[in-house]
Amino acid sequence: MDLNDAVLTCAVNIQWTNAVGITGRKLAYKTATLRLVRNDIRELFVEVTPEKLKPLKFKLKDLMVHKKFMAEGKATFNFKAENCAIYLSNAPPGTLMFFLRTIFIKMNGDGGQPDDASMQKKLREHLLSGKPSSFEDVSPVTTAEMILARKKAGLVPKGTTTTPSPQGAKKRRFDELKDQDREKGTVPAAKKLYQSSPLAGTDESLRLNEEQMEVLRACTTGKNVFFTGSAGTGKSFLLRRIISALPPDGTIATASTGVAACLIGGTTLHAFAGIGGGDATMQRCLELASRPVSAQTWRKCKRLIIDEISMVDGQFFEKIEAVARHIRRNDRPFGGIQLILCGDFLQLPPVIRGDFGAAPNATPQQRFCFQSSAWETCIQCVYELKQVHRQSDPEFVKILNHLRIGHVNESITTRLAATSRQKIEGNGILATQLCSHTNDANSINESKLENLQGDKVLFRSDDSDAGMTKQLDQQIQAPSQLYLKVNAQVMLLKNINISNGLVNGARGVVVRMEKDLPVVRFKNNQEYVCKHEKWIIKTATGGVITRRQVPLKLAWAFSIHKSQGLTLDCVEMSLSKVFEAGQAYVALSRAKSLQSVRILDFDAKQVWANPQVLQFYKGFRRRLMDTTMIPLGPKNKDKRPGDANSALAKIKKSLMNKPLVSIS
Ligand SMILES: Nc1ncnc2c1ncn2[C@@H]1O[C@H](COP(=O)(O)OP(=O)(O)OP(=O)(O)O)[C@@H](O)[C@H]1O
Ligand SMILES: [Mg+2]
Repeated sequence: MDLNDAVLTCAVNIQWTNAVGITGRKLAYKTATLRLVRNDIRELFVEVTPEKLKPLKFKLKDLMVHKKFMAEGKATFNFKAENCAIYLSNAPPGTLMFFLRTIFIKMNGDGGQPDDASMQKKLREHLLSGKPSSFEDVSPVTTAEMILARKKAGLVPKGTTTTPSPQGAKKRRFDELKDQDREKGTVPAAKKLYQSSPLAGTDESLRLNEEQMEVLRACTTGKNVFFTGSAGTGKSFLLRRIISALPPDGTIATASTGVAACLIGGTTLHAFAGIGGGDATMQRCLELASRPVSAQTWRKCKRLIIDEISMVDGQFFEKIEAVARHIRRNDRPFGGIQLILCGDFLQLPPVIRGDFGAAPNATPQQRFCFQSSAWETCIQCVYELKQVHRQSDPEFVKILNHLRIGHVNESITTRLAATSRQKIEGNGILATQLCSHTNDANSINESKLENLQGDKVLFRSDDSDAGMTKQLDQQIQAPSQLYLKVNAQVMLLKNINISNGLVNGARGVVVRMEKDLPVVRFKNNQEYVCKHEKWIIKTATGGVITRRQVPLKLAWAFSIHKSQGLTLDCVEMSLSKVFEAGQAYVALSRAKSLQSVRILDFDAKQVWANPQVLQFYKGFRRRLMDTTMIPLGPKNKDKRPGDANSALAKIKKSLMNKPLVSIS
């Protein structure tokens, strides 16, 4: 983990039983901190410190750990010798996983528990010294400890060199390995601790960089945070880490679109808010949100996370802020809920709806969240991530940074126009066409599938709640009914094996069916039999619904709106019909490199940034300089770059020259 792996804060219940299993003493703490410590003779202990109380210590011996519900922030430690059990709940899932992993490594890796003989010797020396017993935190996990622990769990091929302590190795044992999985003879628990994350799509082998860490720290200290950054700077990746570092009770992860919500394992903001589309009058919205289920959700919420904030309508944001204060009977901004918002306002804006129920003759206006008065009262800290991770080619990153602010010069035009001739297909995999309109994308996929020879095979999803299929279809990319044929162009929807390139977004082609499952060959020539995978989404009320389906989606074409947030392997686009500021930038920034993209008809006119957003980002930087908030209003009308607007040109220039910096 990126914070201290040997410390965990959560709810703790401790229970002792007598020899015949009758429950005796019980202790319950809403919040306690667990640390992993060693005594003078290097024995390992878990120290439990309840708030404002003295610590209790439990020796890590004859320990059994149940961690089946680790992803929900729960685990149990059974100390057999002491007839004692510690029940952990409401633990940040990521932190819990790393805490358990640290215990496992420390007990199995180099420098673990001493064996009997050496312990007796150390104990004797300690007693003779006459010093009082002292405890210290365990040292951070070392690579050697990790390799040894992995080896003992059978995860490292024999022959890998380490420098294990021979005595320690004899006795060290982690009974956690005996948990249910092992008893069933399936995957050993230790393997799970290493191989899978409780967090969908997260690759915990990747470490947060310093700028991401800073945001994580602010979020875990309860601040109201907005962080932004260009496409591919790891905003959603960081958000998943933030979610895993927060207690699950009261943490609601949402996004403005279903696809984006799925990427962070959350729900849509609209589903959570309980005020429909938010088009009704304020009074009606308050009534809608006061219905029992909705009101309870609002009352339970302590931390609200919103990804792709650029697509949240400003009026909607203002309404939910008022709803939160009203339902929670709390006058603080958002009724005292901690806000963690992330997105890039230079990507897609809120979708304009023609129907504004409250005011029949009103012209629909595109209002960003940052233009609402609620924004200014709520946001305490703003950050900008600057390191781009999706693309590694500096030339492409530079071009994208220019496009982001609607700046296109001759050399950019020449370079992008040149991609129209390049061959990006390979291995039978065709480029995915990014369309500006969803209907175009759907009809391309349908007709291409029809035109293929052979029979269609239907893969039906297995949903935990059949009544929720429609909602699952909106939120999860894997459809309830997936028709495939051999030679169908597909995209992988899960991270299967990151080192083999079988990652979310990888493009492939169905080469055959094997035992009723599609076999896909990917661009890197890897073949994979697509087994059913599971998606979990949270409902607005905190419940869980799941879908099992093969992790594929037809990929001849996608709409640009549906592609926001994704990383794509091999894309072709015609931008002649783009209709939104930032739309061309979103399309292009899905690609990992200039070599994997083809723009059929590039024209500088297709690229523009919303002047109001540019103004906002300028104020964002000025705020850093003045350390005061600059009020921003919807003063500028949307203008395309073709307009000779010198004020706008100046803003763009200043944004290009001085990248925004994080402030708190
Ligand atoms: N610290 C990191 N180290 C390595 N890779 C990273 C890191 N942070 C993010 N990435 C990778 O960068 C890619 C882009 O990340 P992500 O989708 O989170 O970006 P984003 O800022 O949300 O982009 P968008 O604005 O398009 O939604 C992902 O493949 C992710 O795994
Ligand atoms: Mg994202």
